Amino acid sequence: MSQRIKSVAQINFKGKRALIRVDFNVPLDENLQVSDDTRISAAMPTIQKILQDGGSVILMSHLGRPKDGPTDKYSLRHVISNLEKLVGTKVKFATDCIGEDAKSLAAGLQPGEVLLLENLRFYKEEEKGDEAFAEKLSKLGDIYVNDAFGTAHRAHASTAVIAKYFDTKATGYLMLSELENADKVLEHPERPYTAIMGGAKISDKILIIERLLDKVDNLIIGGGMSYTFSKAQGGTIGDSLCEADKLDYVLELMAKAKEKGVNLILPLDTVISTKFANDAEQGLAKAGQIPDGWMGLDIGPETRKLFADVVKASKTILWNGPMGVFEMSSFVHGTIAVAEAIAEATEKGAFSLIGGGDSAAAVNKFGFGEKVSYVSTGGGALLEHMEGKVLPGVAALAE
Ligand SMILES: Nc1ncnc2c1ncn2[C@@H]1O[C@H](COP(=O)(O)OP(=O)(O)O)[C@@H](O)[C@H]1O
Ligand SMILES: O=C(OP(=O)(O)O)[C@H](O)COP(=O)(O)O
Repeated sequence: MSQRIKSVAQINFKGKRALIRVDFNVPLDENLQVSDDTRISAAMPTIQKILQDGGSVILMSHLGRPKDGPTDKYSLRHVISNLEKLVGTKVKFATDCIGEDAKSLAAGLQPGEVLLLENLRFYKEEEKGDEAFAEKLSKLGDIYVNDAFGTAHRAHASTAVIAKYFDTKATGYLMLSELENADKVLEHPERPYTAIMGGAKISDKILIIERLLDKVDNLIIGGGMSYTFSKAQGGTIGDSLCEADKLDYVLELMAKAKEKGVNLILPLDTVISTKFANDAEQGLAKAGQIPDGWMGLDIGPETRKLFADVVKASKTILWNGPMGVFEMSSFVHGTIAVAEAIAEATEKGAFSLIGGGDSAAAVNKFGFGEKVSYVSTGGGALLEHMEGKVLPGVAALAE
């Protein structure tokens, strides 16, 4: 990372109010309770450092994608109790992020206190990157910290615009650790380097796949996106996911992989079902031989072994996208097999980085969170960083 970007570690926050952009965009259940607080706990090192220095903390975030201004469903008050438990202190809450409530609570904040602002996206100015809105927000704190890695790919008011109104600005510990872990894979990966791509759509991941072809030794393709490869090679895929407009593209990709000496590894077999459901009739088919009326929803046992063997022999592993519809118990086995192989490789000394909302959820759900080297809190942000794009939320911190 650029030398010109400060980290919170280099700043003494004594007597200062730190305005921290965090990514508390966490999933809520039907009772509006936080169902996974990973992103909140990931912000704790930064918050604790500032409080321990004798500073105070003002937290700002978005939650979801509200379109019509303030809506209870998207209120950040739903995260207060989780936040209080994690910080170990009472948290003040401003019912607006730039209104009188926010201003007076921020002005009266004492060292050791924490204030949470209401959802930034209740103002359309946030996503528009509005300067006046950013300037109003900036008045709440003395020092700006960005620890919202998951939102660093958005050029919004609180991520990209606000920084210029501060003399002192810095990355938080989470942002730093995300960038450092991504760089281990990006900069000097130990070989063999294997990337495993899965999930639903190729079109979401074209840029990263292209870039990976210049970097990896092995590129494993599983999940819903693999059926487009089968079809492009003349196979039959029944009702499996397919991006018809990407058939030529995947053939080009296969040719490119060959040209660059990348081992492109595709499924050999697939678990099939008559419906997109857990309890429909199920079977197994060879890749590219899925009968009409059936769809592929997970990789099959031969593929699990093939993928696991490649992963276990790797020294650097990047994984994005589940191998099947892991949300349904009948189709979890491919994703679990890959997670297991990654855990085993990691235990033997490989470096493994897992990114993507669903991939991270799968790794945690199946109990592998502690057995891999790093699970990113970013989905789109990690992918964009790996694609080589400059993240606006990071670039804005340059002095
Ligand atoms: N064979 C398949 N058919 C349909 N959907 C699939 C298949 N394999 C994986 N998926 C779906 O892909 C989704 C995850 O894809 P994606 O959003 O790209 O992952 P991530 O969030 O990790 O980047 C999951 O909801 C999963 O059910
Ligand atoms: O959850 C997020 O991104 P992700 O779904 O890519 O992990 C971030 O909070 C960004 O949210 P956004 O995609 O609504 O801008």
